[in-house]
Amino acid sequence: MIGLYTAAEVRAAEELLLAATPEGTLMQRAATGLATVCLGLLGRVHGTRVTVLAGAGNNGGDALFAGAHLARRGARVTAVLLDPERAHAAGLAALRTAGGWVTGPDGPTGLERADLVLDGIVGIGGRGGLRPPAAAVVERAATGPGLMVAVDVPSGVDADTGAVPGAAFPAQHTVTFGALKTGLVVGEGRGYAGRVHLVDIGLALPPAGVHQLTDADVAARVRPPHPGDDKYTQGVVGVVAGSSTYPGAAVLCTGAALRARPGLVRYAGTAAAGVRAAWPETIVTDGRPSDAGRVQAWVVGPGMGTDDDARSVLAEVLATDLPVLVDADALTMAAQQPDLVRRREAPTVLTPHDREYARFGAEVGEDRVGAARRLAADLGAVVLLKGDATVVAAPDGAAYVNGTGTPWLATAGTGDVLSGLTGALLATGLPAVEAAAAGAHVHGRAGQLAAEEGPLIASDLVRCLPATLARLRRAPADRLGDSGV
Ligand SMILES: NC(=O)C1=CN([C@@H]2O[C@H](COP(=O)(O)OP(=O)(O)OC[C@H]3O[C@@H](n4cnc5c(N)ncnc54)[C@H](OP(=O)(O)O)[C@@H]3O)[C@@H](O)[C@H]2O)[C@@H](O)CC1
Ligand SMILES: [K+]
Repeated sequence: MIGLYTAAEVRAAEELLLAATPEGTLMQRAATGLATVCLGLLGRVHGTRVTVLAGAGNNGGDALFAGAHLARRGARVTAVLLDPERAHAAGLAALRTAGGWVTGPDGPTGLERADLVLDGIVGIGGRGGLRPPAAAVVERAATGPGLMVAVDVPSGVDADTGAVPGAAFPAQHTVTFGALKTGLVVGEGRGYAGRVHLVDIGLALPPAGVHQLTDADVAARVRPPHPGDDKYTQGVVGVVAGSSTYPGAAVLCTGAALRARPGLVRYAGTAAAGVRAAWPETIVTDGRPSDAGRVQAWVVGPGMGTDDDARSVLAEVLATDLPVLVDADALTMAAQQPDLVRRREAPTVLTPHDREYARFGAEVGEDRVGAARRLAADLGAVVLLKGDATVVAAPDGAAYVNGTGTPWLATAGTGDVLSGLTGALLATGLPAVEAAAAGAHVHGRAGQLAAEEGPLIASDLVRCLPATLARLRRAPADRLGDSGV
């Protein structure tokens, strides 16, 4: 698992290390790592044009020292000082000694011809949207030809939440130091960070409160059948979804459960005929969930409607002592009767998108991890908050940010696939928060695989699930999420 950290956690770890190392050591490690990544990205350094945007803090210091490294290797480096009086003195001296030029935001920045732009305006010390002079120079950099590389954090992105309250540096690569900051992989920040490179500066970090699963983590949680398994021991999932008029959600949800966990899937609901026709492997009843037979977890909600019958079916499922995944229409109904969820003792997983989340009484806002944690704590349930980077949080605050999302998943029916898939993992006995995080990861990888063939529809995801799981099991242990690290 990859740990994700806040600025305060990184600062606390830095302080310990700063006290134990000669002055400037950490910045030298950071700057050397940064320059090494830049050398790799540039390929050829001699004669390349580099513009360093340097703010007044240590982030600017990192960038200036890295600029000095590149200048010593023959790059033509221009440092643009946003606050010349307060620029990092040692970094500036190093750059000058290495032959770099220095100017202000209104001087000859070289941005219009740069091969590489290093963003050292602000790092974890940034607060709020970028101030006007910084915002203006970032805008010029973004319209220029240079490769956009952010130092530690893209300036203007909140390192903790990924919020982007104003202008921000749209990086193609972010070279981050010591630990991955949560804001690089969640919310809007994810889109500004580009590919993230982690440079080790020797920090000793405490256990993280937020994690990202790797392919290997997920493969270890989605076990293949053991030789002694039968159809019941692999986990039996029950699906309550769809309606006679709209069987599609039921067909997708059931199909995903079958493809994720081909032990046994039961279906209860009015789309029984459609499900039977699409998936003859399913044991189907058009009666109540209690008529379906024994299951180890329920998925309830996609396309089931919100009428009185649906309400009573939802109440029946939530009254069981089994894990339940609540999605779509069932979320709408649960938001009106949240005590049905609160008083459960067995695990519950809620899978809202932002509008469904708001039905529980508050908007998601810019801090998506915080929002998922709040609702999870309030309801005593695992919350899987869907998004570009889906967030999963447990009532105790444990949280995951998914790293495999793809914009191709923004199409009808993909949520039904996620709930069937995740419900199947829940039925295998995985802790609910892990089933949800693993479900989101597999869903994203299935989206990527399906999108290799062109624009995807939700049924493609179902079709791709077996190959996705097989690929996950073959993935090298260090293949990480697509936040790029
Ligand atoms: N600690 C260590 O040993 C190591 C730290 N390292 C590096 O240090 C970085 C943290 O450095 P830091 O603490 O100096 O803060 P930093 O991110 O440079 O920002 C402060 C400056 O930004 C300004 N500013 C703030 N908001 C702004 C805005 N919206 N728009 C515009 N400007 C804004 C603020 O201005 P002020 O408020 O003071 O006027 C001040 O000038 C960290 O990210 C990593 O890169 C590495 O070298 C490893 C070792
Ligand atoms: K930066």
